[in-house]
Amino acid sequence: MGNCSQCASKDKCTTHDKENCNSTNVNIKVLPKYGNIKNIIGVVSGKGGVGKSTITGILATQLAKKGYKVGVLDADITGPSMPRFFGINEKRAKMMPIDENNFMFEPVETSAGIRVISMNLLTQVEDEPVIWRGPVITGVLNQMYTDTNWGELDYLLIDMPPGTGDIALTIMQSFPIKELIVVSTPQAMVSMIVKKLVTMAQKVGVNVRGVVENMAYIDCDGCGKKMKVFSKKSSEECAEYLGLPLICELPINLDFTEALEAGKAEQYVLESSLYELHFGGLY
Ligand SMILES: Nc1ncnc2c1ncn2[C@@H]1O[C@H](COP(=O)(O)OP(=O)(O)OP(=O)(O)O)[C@@H](O)[C@H]1O
Repeated sequence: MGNCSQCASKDKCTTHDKENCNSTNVNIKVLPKYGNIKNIIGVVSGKGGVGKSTITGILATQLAKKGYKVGVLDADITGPSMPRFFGINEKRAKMMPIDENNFMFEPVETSAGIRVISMNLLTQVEDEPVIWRGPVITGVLNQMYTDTNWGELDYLLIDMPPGTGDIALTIMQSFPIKELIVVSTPQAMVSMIVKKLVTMAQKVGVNVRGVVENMAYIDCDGCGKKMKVFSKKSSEECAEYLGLPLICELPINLDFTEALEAGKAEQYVLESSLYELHFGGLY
């Protein structure tokens, strides 16, 4: 018999399931209760501020543009930013009663039909802080994953918080992740920290697709030349150090930043050929 009190699937299991379960086995994968998800992709880094949320939003929008049914789980419980990307930060996810004791989260749908759940869609106001210790945060994340009405999804993208702590470990060990997309910037110090995450994924047996080197350069307005920003290291060198295929390198794009600040990042990505070029063939 497993350790049911710790298991996110405990309410779904029959007595027979419970008697035959060994939930201390880290390979047991938890499935959402409401809906059916074909592929779960984690967007990770290890380092903060390199563009995980940005790449999650871009990838989700590209997939929706191709006609896939897409969801986004904002797993950054204490620093959620996905609602801003999709311009839905003024909206709130609803809690729908199922019976006297249970409810499910109804995610907020974006203009492109992406179903998003985030701590910032559950708090009363966007800038209300979450002041919880690790185990509570992990429990809430599990609930946001299992108790959301995802419906039928081709892809669920998970925007992971930085670091190799509790949340990253829970997601890698308990969720049926198809693969991880690693986000980094071409800087030796960033690559060193990102490598810890890559090694962690390899240790727990999660497949890593490759690395997106974000903010790798800026296009010169005058001559159109690619100008390096943070270091002279190439994206290829950084990917080689991480031991990962280079998915693409992305420029610092001030038009994107402007669109994001206006709550129109999704629209910008839908209309942009840049992101289609880089991510269109990934799935
Ligand atoms: N390619 C880009 N061009 C312009 N701005 C970018 C680009 N990528 C990311 N940014 C900006 O950099 C900031 C940090 O990006 P983002 O929030 O995606 O990083 P993160 O890794 O998710 O951060 P955190 O670790 O806090 O979750 C944001 O303001 C975002 O708009």
